Amino acid sequence: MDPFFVEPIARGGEYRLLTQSDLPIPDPDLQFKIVIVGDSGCGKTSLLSSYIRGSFPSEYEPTIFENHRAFLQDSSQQHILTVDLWDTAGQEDYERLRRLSYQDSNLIILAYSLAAKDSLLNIPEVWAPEILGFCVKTPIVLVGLKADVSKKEVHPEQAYNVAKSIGAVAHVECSAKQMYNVDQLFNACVNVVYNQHQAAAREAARDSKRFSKGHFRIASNSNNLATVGSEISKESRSDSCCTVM
Ligand SMILES: Nc1nc2c(ncn2[C@@H]2O[C@H](COP(=O)(O)OP(=O)(O)OP(=O)(O)O)[C@@H](O)[C@H]2O)c(=O)[nH]1
Repeated sequence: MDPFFVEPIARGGEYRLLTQSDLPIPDPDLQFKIVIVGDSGCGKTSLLSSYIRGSFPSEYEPTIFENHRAFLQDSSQQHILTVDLWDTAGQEDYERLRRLSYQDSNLIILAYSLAAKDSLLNIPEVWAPEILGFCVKTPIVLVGLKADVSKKEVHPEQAYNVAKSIGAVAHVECSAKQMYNVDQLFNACVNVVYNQHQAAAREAARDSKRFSKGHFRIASNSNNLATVGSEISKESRSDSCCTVM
């Protein structure tokens, strides 16, 4: 069983992390929010640190809440994406604070540790229900962290079954410590949000063409036209984002 699988929505280009010094102007409509959640100590902060800073933190400090903004250039060098990466606390004490992080997220990275079987069991037991309570349509990427450990407690097949059961669009095993599959994981995540954005833009263009030709989907009288238009823009937003009330 290959521990790395990606659905077609997670395939596409590769992205290069830009530093402030080589930063051209980002595309204003390509702004995304990715939130990482999972058991305390499974390695979420270390993963973000290896990706953004290229360094593995030497000490464990429980996260309360942290944000990182990354600017990414696609391989065709046509676009600069702004990606906000939200690190959350896995500890139960911070449950209420963590729940606020889900607002407007475009993708959730759901993490477990390959060195702790319980952290995988908690995916369908704890984390998927919590996420589904706030973000019904937000895509999920499952990631197995600490792939470098010699004594793994999770078999790839178990992780694959969990990924399928929660409808994850990809499953990737990574090691933040050895920088193994870290870029590949984020490429898959960014492909998901970028592909969804492009599909929503194409849909909006098709809708506006239909409107301009006088083909109305819900109503044809001018009184209802404003309602129809605003419903469409709401729909395309909710396709990939979640709202916390
Ligand atoms: N061997 C190994 N250890 C890791 C790896 N990533 C993280 N760790 C260790 O796991 C411990 C927890 O890492 P964190 O990244 O702080 O975990 P977290 O999920 O952010 O934890 P919370 O902030 O409590 O939610 C630390 O001691 C890290 O050094 C990895 O890729 N390999």
